[in-house]
Amino acid sequence: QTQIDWWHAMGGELGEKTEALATAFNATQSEFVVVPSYRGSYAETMTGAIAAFRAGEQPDIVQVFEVGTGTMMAAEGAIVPVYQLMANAGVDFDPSAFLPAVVGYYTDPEGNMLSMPFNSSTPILYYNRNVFEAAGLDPNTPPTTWAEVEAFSRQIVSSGAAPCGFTSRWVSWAQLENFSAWHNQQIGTLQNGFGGLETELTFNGPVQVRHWENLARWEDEGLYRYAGPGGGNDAGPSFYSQTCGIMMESSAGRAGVMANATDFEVGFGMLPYYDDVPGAPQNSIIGGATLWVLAGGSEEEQRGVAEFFNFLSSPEVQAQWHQDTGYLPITQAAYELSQAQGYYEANPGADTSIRQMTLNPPTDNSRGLRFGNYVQIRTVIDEEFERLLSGAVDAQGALDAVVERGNALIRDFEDANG
Ligand SMILES: O=P(O)(O)OC[C@H](O)CO
Repeated sequence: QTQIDWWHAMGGELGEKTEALATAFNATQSEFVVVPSYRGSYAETMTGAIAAFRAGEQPDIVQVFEVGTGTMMAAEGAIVPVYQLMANAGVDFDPSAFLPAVVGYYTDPEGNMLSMPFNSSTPILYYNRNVFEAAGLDPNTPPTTWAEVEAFSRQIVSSGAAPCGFTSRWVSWAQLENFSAWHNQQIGTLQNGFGGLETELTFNGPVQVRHWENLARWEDEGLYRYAGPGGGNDAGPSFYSQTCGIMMESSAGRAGVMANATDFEVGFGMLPYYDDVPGAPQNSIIGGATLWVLAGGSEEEQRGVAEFFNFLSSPEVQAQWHQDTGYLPITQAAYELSQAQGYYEANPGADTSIRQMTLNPPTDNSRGLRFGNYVQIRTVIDEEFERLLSGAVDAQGALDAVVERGNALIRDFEDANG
């Protein structure tokens, strides 16, 4: 048997579902055995795989979050583009089978798919219907605007229904990147970096500044609970324990919510917006991750990887994965199969992610983002957000610093790869 090593970043419930996919594939044939290995957070998994490549000990497949795409694309000798892998292995591969938002994110300017779409998500809003009821709010009505998030949170806290109004995972992803797209505000020049390496960040405009100013104020007033840097791992537990009545989190938070929010009813809504910003709400952008193939594997291994990818993108496997986790159904066929199976009727709110992501045709501001060194820039976003919360800097100062420090990292990347 040929062994295929797969490094992934899926912990908890998502980890269990991920490992089950490898087991299922292994049971379909006897030529290859996929060995999944959990390597920590997305950032840790990516950094670990790059270090392993330098030492000649890389896995065949590594799961990389969407913001690592710019860096992986530039690592030419280190990766095998998926379209090439599939062609070499003689496996049929049609990029147009994937949802347009997914294709657009992971193809090169010629339309070639570079990594294998696997787990795409978008952030949505979860709320505790019991807490809403206890606070005298309508449990059938999630907040739709930030003014409502503030008012509802105030009512949740002042009524004693819960000690905190809302929390959010991923400040970077949800409260800056998606926030910008959802309000049709630019993240960076050259179509948010899709147009070339010589791009610059611009997400320190008045709309983003206003939002960060509000977040700091709401945190001060006890309406908003900061959930920590990176993924913001405290958000889930704060929501499950009914400490916070509202949570903004990946659509794939669904798996954790279903498993852990067992004492109360959960409602779903779209991300809130400022209703006086023209163009809002626009559309949210995808996150999650794709599977990159690292160079150096034997021909046999690469054939096994191609077979495994083919298995992963089959309508049945994709539809099941989507329904089990909350990740988007990334192919048209998986979406249609889920519809035909009656999944959305049986699970109200489960289509929130899809409706939100496709609410309007994307603009240059809302297609996604692609910058070199963006994993490092995410750390800068967290650092500056924490400086804002500590009162060391105001919102304009924090976002100006993100842009200045981020642009320096983008210039370093351009110098090294341009
Ligand atoms: O939690 P995920 O897998 O939906 O990913 C969230 C962000 O996109 C990570 O960059």
